[in-house]
Amino acid sequence: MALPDCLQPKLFTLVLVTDGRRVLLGKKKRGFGEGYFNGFGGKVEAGETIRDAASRELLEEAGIAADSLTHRGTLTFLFDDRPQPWEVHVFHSDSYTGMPTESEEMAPQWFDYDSIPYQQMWADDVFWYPLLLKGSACFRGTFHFVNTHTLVKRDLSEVPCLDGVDYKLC
Ligand SMILES: Nc1ncnc2c1[nH]c(=O)n2[C@H]1C[C@H](O)[C@@H](COP(=O)(O)OP(=O)(O)OP(=O)(O)O)O1
Repeated sequence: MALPDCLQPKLFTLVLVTDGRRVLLGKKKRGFGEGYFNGFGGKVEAGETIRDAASRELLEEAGIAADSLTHRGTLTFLFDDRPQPWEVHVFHSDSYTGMPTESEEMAPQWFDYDSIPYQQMWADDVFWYPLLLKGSACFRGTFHFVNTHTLVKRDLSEVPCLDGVDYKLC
């Protein structure tokens, strides 16, 4: 696929909720990534901030409200079979209100940190989840996929945290 000189990324959010020894994931029931376990998130809509989008998706997909969301990472996904890069903003919450509940899109399930089902997840997750779960470090990564699902190149590093990340899409 011929790429234009300049590409505008599509913005997404992803929220990982933990309780100190477990992480809450959801099995995606439909759409992109169907069948994979993942955190909760989705597209940022026009007029909302990235953080608001993360809160909205967590409520819509898992039925819970994060008491606080900490921005922990920015992941860029490049595909040979999709025209736009995807920029995914990863948030962490260790406190929430409500009861995780199955939605039309996701079936929530808790996993111990040492039993995360990486074989049933996106291929990049095994590289950056440990950075998120081990403490408070922030990270930035770029992952190249072919045929949507096969990871062929990656670049991941710890970076200073961007406390203020909260811009809106026009
Ligand atoms: N490679 C990889 N690793 C980890 N997480 C992800 C990926 N690719 C991804 O797309 N994701 C995450 C980013 C988002 O949280 C979801 C995808 O969002 P999607 O469900 O398509 O967006 P929604 O806005 O909820 O979609 P609809 O409601 O319109 O179906 O996966």
